[in-house]
Amino acid sequence: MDKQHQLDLGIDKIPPNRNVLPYDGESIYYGSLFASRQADFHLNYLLKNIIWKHDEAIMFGKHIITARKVAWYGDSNFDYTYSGRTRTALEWTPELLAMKKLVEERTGASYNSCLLNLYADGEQGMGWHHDDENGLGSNSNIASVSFGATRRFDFRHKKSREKVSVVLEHGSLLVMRGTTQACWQHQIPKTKKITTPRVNLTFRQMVEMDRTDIGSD
Ligand SMILES: O=C(O)CCC(=O)C(=O)O
Ligand SMILES: [Fe+2]
Repeated sequence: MDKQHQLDLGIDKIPPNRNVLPYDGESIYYGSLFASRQADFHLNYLLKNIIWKHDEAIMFGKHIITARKVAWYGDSNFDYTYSGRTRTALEWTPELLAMKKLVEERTGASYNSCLLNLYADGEQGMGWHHDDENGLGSNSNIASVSFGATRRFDFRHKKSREKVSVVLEHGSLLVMRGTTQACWQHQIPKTKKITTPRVNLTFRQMVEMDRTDIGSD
């Protein structure tokens, strides 16, 4: 990425293998996992072969359909409650399994599911949230792999409101662990400057749920 593009995104590039958070959590930016041609190959594979669907959610009592598309893959028979809806995972494709293995080798953690997001362009983003839905254990470890357009990823501390940002590059890995979800929120801000798609994979270790824990809708 050239200097002007970094400036457009509003932050300096974070050096790889560094904790992005100043306190109360560990979010390690590993930089590129893949050479750029390999990353291009993965982006095209994911755009063409993942079963992308608009996400449905209940927010403030209203049924909404998100602009971005999502998909959820995992070990079979997993149900996941997210934004008030229960979904069942699709079974891993060989390519996703290979990527999971690579990420596990790099992070030393293991994952049994992956939530994928497709942002068609900069007009699509994700608002402030933390990931500790039912089923995700406390002190969760989430490995986030990005392909396509470079986007800014912001953290905001829940109490101090301090903000820190990292630029997520094509083929890069960010791992959120420790007390990150408990103490910080994160978002992908919208921007009119980006006109190309980005795919993000978040590998997670879901805790097996008791069916009685699952909401009725
Ligand atoms: O697209 C991203 O990098 C963030 C995705 C995210 O926060 C989520 O799926 O919970
Ligand atoms: Fe998230």
